Amino acid sequence: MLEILNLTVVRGQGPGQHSISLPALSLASGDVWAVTGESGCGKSTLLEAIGLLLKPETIGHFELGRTDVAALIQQGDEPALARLRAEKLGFVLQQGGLLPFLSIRDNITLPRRLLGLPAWSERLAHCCTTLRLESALDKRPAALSIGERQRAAFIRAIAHEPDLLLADEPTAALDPHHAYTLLELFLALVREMGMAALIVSHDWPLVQGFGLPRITACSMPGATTFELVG
Ligand SMILES: Nc1ncnc2c1ncn2[C@@H]1O[C@H](COP(=O)(O)OP(=O)(O)OP(=O)(O)O)[C@@H](O)[C@H]1O
Repeated sequence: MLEILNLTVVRGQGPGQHSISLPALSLASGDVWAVTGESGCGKSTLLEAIGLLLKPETIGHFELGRTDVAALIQQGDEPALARLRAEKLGFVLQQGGLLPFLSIRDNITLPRRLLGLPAWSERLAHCCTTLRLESALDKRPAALSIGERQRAAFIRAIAHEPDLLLADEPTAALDPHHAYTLLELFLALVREMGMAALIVSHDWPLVQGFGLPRITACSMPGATTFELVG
């Protein structure tokens, strides 16, 4: 589903420049990897580059589904990249990123409506039941607990049934018990829906508790290489 070779991203300029590289990554349906490393090493940057939000400096091979993403990047085909991002990728942001003026129902159906899909689906109803969110659907984000908001942000990210879920610290604001419960539910749904996922986490005991394989940072001043630790 996802094949990447020799991805390099450069952040900043001059002496503050930081280069981030990923020599190889191959994900199949149902694969979930944790991305770990010290603060500032480039985890979010890596996710942004894989999420087609940031143009890589170099790319050897980048295939998502059957699409040659590297060719689209080299051609600068922004409309095709935007379509791919909307259809094939789902994002869970650190702060949730729910729109405050929409109800939770409208927030989570937004990606489907933007793609011209029916707003509601049986799968979406099942996700809301699994993540115990039915009673929150008609509320605005401000009326929810942080945990409820994070669950809603997760459902919004998978509402359009993307191939690849990219989650940046999805449990950061939760206590260990709620973080564990939420990640357990995330993993069950990701695998049930046949997606692949990359989850950035600082929480090593949590990652270890689920036995997730890791993409981990090997850092030197100004340069990080991400390595796969099965
Ligand atoms: N928009 C930007 N412009 C220039 N440099 C940036 C930008 N965003 C991040 N950086 C730099 O890129 C490097 C990697 O940052 P990034 O946010 O990817 O790290 P991280 O591992 O996700 O950090 P954290 O765990 O603290 O969130 C850092 O040196 C950071 O200062």
